Amino acid sequence: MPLEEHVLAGVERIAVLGVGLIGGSLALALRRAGYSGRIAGYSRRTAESERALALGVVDEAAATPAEAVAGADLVVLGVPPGAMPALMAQIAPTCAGQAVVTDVGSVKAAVVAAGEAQFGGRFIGAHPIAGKERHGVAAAEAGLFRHSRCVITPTATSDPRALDLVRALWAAAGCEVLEMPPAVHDEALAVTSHLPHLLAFALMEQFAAHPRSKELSRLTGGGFRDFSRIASSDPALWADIALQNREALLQAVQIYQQTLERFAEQLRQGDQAALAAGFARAKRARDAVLATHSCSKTGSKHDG
Ligand SMILES: NC(=O)C1=CN([C@@H]2O[C@H](COP(=O)(O)OP(=O)(O)OC[C@H]3O[C@@H](n4cnc5c(N)ncnc54)[C@H](O)[C@@H]3O)[C@@H](O)[C@H]2O)C=CC1
Ligand SMILES: O=C(O)C(=O)Cc1ccc(O)cc1
Repeated sequence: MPLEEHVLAGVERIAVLGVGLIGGSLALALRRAGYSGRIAGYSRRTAESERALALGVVDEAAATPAEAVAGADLVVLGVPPGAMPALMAQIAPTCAGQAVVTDVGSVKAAVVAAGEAQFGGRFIGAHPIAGKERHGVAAAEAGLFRHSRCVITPTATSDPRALDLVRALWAAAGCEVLEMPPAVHDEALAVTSHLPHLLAFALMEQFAAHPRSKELSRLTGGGFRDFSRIASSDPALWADIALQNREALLQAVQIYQQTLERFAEQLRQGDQAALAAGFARAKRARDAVLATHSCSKTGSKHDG
């Protein structure tokens, strides 16, 4: 559908607060989709805001969050999940009464609760399941969300107009839009995203502590590279994500520990048949994931 006939056509000004990898990529994706309104950006550091302006990611670099949201029809929060509540409180007095507010955070329950407390049904949580291990506006790409999914997490409080707008926003960015309650999202993403990141960090912690880690670096292949890529992600952001989804992540870690212990016991016993059977179940599960959707997109495209 051409963007002028689209529900986004009524949106004259979008404010992106936190113009980093995801906020910046969304701004670029909207431009590429034909959005012709104004995009105002705010980033915590002035140099970052100016960079977003210089790169053409935003039309104006606001000096404060309040300046960015003044007159905005749609406000997108692109900061780490733990930073959202304070930012919401900061913009609430200047955010127009009809403005729709949304976010891109990797964890939803706490953010949605804070958003609804501040903006009522005008707040709709969203999470594009697409990204990469780099951060900052310089890494932003217009095509980052294409052929990806975005989960939006409406609740009984959600305003249908706000929901339509946020659906349209992510469809325009190139995503298939899925809907589920915030807690269901968090439980799922603990397994599909937060646990894998934790494991990659754990692997590299172990590697770094190895007495011959320098020498080992020369002995790594593609498997090591694939497994460890996401340990290059922003440590502060991931500590925040892990803590924001603490309960669900702890549950996933516990189950993983049981699986590891099972494999360890089979190793101790020298039980080749049991090990091969477990590995075969794992391989079938991964083959099935690859067959149902393009989960390898980030890994192959952005590796390196
Ligand atoms: N990195 C990824 O691949 C993905 C990240 N996300 C979510 O997107 C959000 C942003 O992540 P990225 O774009 O990767 O990070 P980024 O570091 O590229 O951008 C974050 C932005 O937030 C600002 N910021 C950081 N801490 C802040 C604070 N305490 N107060 C105010 N502003 C602050 C930064 O200045 C920057 O403008 C996070 O909520 C993350 O969970 C969602 C999908 C994928
Ligand atoms: O780099 C990768 O492969 C990712 O997994 C990116 C990513 C990071 C955080 C999210 O909430 C969603 C996607």
